[in-house]
Amino acid sequence: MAEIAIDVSNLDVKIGKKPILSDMSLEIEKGEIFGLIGPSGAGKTTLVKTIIGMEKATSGQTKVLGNVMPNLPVISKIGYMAQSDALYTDLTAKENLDFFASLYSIKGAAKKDRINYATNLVNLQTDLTKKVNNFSGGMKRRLSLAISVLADPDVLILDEPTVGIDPELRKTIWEELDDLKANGKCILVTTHVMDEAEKCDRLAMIRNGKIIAIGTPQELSSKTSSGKLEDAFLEFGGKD
Ligand SMILES: Nc1ncnc2c1ncn2[C@@H]1O[C@H](COP(=O)(O)OP(=O)(O)OP(=O)(O)O)[C@@H](O)[C@H]1O
Repeated sequence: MAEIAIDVSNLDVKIGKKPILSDMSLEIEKGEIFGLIGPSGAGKTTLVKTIIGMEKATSGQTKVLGNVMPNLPVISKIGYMAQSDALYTDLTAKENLDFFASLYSIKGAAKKDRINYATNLVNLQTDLTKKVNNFSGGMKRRLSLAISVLADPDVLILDEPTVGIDPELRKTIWEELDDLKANGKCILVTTHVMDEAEKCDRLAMIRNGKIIAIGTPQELSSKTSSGKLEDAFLEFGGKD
């Protein structure tokens, strides 16, 4: 069996007194693309933040690469693309990439290589010298994605990575995620979009802070009466 990269066990998260996640458990392997799919407010971002240690578990725990989170040394092995772009808008795209490369202690020839790789991945070569405050929403998403892969992380966590990105580039990005997976990376993606969910090796469907189903897209769709993944939510979890 492949090694487990992300391990969530019996996780409960409350923010204030409000229960946000309840009794969530899942294991994600190295060399796997795992999708979290669910309606807005279901708890996908909170789960992702708890996995990396930005949100505190009320009970239960999350482990990344065998370490209970939060764990500072492990953070450097995680590439995280948040839902809202954390970019320096007064700087150019290149200056942002340089800054984050320095933060990850990537230097010299390696820095040049990684910046080239990341820029090509998201097709931003011709926009590198533009200031980020002149970027469209989709361009900012692409730059955030480039930053998340800069340090060649073992675990890549992408919160709605392709929102605002055109279908052609979206396809390229998914091909690259497949390559990264083939190289043993663990990739966790949140999405609202069913056609992206179908590209994941396995999915967890989340509703009201609970996992209502886990399986391959084929397993989940074959359990619906229509054979369509998009009907799985209603059939497995009922209405809110
Ligand atoms: N800091 C916070 N304080 C209070 N409630 C919060 C906080 N963060 C999240 N929540 C609540 O937790 C629930 C889950 O939110 P979360 O952002 O995890 O959902 P999501 O599935 O990622 O949604 P979306 O797809 O819209 O990003 C929501 O009801 C939200 O209002």
